[in-house]
Amino acid sequence: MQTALAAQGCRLSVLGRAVCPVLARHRNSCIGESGPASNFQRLRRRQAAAISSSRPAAAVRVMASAAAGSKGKALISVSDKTNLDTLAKGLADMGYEIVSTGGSATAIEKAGVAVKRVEELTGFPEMLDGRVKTLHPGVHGGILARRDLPEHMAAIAEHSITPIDIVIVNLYPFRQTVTAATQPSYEVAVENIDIGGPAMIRAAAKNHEHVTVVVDPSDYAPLLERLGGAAEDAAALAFRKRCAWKAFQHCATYDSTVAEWLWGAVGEGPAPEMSVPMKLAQGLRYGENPHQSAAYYTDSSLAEHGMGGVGAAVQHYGKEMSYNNYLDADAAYSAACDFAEPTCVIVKHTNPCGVASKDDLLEAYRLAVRADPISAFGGIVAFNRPVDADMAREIREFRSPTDGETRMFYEIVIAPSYTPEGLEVLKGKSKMLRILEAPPRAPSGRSLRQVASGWLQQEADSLKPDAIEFTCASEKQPTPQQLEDLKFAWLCVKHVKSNAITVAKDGKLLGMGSGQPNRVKSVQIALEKAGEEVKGSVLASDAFFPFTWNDSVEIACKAGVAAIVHPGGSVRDADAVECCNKYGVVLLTTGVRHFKH
Ligand SMILES: NC(=O)c1ncn([C@@H]2O[C@H](COP(=O)(O)O)[C@@H](O)[C@H]2O)c1NC=O
Repeated sequence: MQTALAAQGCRLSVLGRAVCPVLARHRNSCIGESGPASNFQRLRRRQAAAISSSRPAAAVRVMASAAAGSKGKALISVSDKTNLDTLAKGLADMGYEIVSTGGSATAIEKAGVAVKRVEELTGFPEMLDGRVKTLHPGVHGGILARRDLPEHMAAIAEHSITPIDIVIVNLYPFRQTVTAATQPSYEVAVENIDIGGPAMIRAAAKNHEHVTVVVDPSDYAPLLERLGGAAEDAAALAFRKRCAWKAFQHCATYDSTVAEWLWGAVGEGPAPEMSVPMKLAQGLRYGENPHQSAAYYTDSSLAEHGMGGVGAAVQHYGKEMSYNNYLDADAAYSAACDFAEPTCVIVKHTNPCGVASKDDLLEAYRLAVRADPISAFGGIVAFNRPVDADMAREIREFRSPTDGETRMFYEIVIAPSYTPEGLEVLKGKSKMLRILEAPPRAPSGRSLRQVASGWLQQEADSLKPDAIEFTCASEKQPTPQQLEDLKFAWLCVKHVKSNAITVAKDGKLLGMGSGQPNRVKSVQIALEKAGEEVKGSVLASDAFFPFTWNDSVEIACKAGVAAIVHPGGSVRDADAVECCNKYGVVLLTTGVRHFKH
């Protein structure tokens, strides 16, 4: 190595490192002959002098003079330059010396604040296209040295390294890069993996006893306030500890994003290990019941992958969302977004009790409420089209079809948008009504559910009737209208808890049976809800019928159902066909099951 370098005209420096004239020229051209370049050269001379001296005291003097007159040193290296000017001014006004990397230093200079380039600490230019800027003992020694250990302080002093008291870093925007509409190449994504930033964040977080680390521009104001407050006390240490916690979490989220992207690029099947980046959106008053504490977290990977839905909703009005509100609103909006036609879905306890699809959204709403007004009272109303003033007035004034007098009460209305007038009218309904605006929920995506000691992961059930083959198993063929109704009932049943049965007609849910541990009970409940309207209706079952005679299929046929759809696949499928033929009922199979547990 030495010989090869010598052949290129290199010599060994006093620090024992090879100094190449080519590199030296490069440094000068990068940094310039004056200003930072001469500082850089002076520093190297001081470092050399300190190291060649056998007396540590000399080095201590060098270190002290580097920090003379300053309250301490702050290192700033940020990709997101939001409020950087305010931060830098604030720190400088308090007497902190600021050291910074390329783009951050330029921005700070532009704000009229004195700043040193990090090269002055490292004695090296930024290199390898920015892959190496701060990865150097001049930086990491300054961050990691324990101020309470004289041997640590002597060790850094010996190498002319000065302590760094504040580290302000935020990382290359990896997630934004890989989720951008214009997909970056693999190489561009890799270059956006930050290495030096996390190294500094982790170092500063580890040494929180002495160093403050800030990774989020929203923490600049609290930082300046803290620094302007009392000198070292318990509150100051608590602040640094909290910053350290946030810093480690920031790195963990960052790394999980990189790992997930990399698995997506090279892995097959379920990732052998994964972490979910969750961000606290709000603490909730309580969970499913008042004695259970609860909180709501957003999953940044889902939100930024454009999953939309409740997690990405804006609340325009009403009381704070509760735990159950989130669950029910998600069920209602996920169902509504599954329909192509203008649709209203009303949900109670995560099950749709009213669904209607019509060209006119107003009519869809009226029909959805009428499907089961008793259950709709206190429910969640979801639309897959914008809510205008007429719709808002209808929601506000609608009387319960049960007694014709009581105004309907709802917990939540959720829609993709509202006209300004629609929103104002709806706000007049009740202070209790939560009004949510949410981007449509994407039909696919990852779903995670917790079980004791583990998590279940699956792909969301994104199959819609258009992608399913409906095969007629009976002698009687469906009319075009019946086929439409069967597809509608099929889409409804997908959103009902198993064992799920839906009865529908003319784009309107007439009855549903949900969550029963046996299918025949769900059939009976759905038929009972449909009442007289069952004659000529259609029935959908989320899974095959295990029994027919005196059971699900025959009961439905006898009640007057005109057409039935189920996945098929039972050993007794032939019974269902025979029964439908006997009663002159249409029977379709799909080969697709829609269990929902
Ligand atoms: N390579 C390094 O030594 C290094 N040190 C700091 N960074 C990152 O560089 C960014 C700031 O760069 P600039 O100040 O040039 O805009 C920050 O996001 C910081 O996390 C680095 N970049 C990547 O690893």
